[in-house]
Amino acid sequence: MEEKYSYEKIQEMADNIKSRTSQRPKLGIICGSGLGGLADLLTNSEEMEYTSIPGFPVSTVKGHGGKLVFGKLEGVECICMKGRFHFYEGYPIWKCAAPVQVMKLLGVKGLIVTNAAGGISSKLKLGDLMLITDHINLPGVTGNNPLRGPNDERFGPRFPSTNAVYSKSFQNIFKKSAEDQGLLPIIKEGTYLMSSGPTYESPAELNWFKTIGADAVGMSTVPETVVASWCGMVVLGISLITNICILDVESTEEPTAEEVYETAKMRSKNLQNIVRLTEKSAVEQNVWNI
Ligand SMILES: O=P(O)(O)O[C@@H]1C[C@H](O)[C@@H](CO)O1
Ligand SMILES: Nc1nc2[nH]cnc2c(=O)[nH]1
Repeated sequence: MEEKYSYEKIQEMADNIKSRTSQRPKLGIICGSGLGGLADLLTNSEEMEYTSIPGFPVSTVKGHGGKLVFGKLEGVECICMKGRFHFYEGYPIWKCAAPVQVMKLLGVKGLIVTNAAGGISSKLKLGDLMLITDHINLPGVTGNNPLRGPNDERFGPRFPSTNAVYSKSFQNIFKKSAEDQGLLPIIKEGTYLMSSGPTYESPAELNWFKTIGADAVGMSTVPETVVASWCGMVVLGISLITNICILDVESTEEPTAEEVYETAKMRSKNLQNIVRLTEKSAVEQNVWNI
């Protein structure tokens, strides 16, 4: 079994990055499938390929680039992950979230995590943006938690709570920003369930997820959020509903990756505009105490 990165290993990656850019990001953005356009929000941008950072994992999925983008958004220095790491690619779950620890050592205080997800709840429509208010860490509760293994208190406590990992103030700002853009009708709220993937879920699995309170299902986000919260970051989680889950076993329809990317493409600009406004207000309201 691959050994978890030590504090020193994470520090090495952060030091490598710091030696190559003068930017000192305060906000992190993780781009979900097909949502790499969020990186275009950054001005004065500088890019760093994952492969150029010793020890950093490398993305293998379509719709995910493989670089860090540094730049300014509404006057604040940001780091954007264009391409994330999924458990189904074969990484240990802690490794999927290790870049968040690197962000922490770079000085990041707030994190916007996005993903493409399937809508389970009937209140969700194709193309909706669901603010994640809570999550079900299915791999975590069944033994695969990103914090399993030695704990380094310099990052966070051994037994962190996960009661309020998604910031209410950040969510309210996002809602207000969407309203200002006339996009409030597509903003929903709900619980995101992480399933391992890479298979999309069977109807029986989806019906089970529904009974345990999941509104949307995806294959990411939870490891990064758990680690960000453990590290003391303020988190905003957003799921773009790229497909409506099929709960009826008699149905002849099925989810496809193409549908996921098409919907992501359709909403990408809307999400960018809301994130820009959100960032502006978050800075004005000092949501992350910077
Ligand atoms: O990185 P996210 O969670 O947006 O990607 C989701 C999960 C799979 O990579 C892909 C499935 O369509 O979208
Ligand atoms: N697990 C899962 N991930 C997704 N990502 C986008 N859509 C889906 C989905 O329906 N299920």
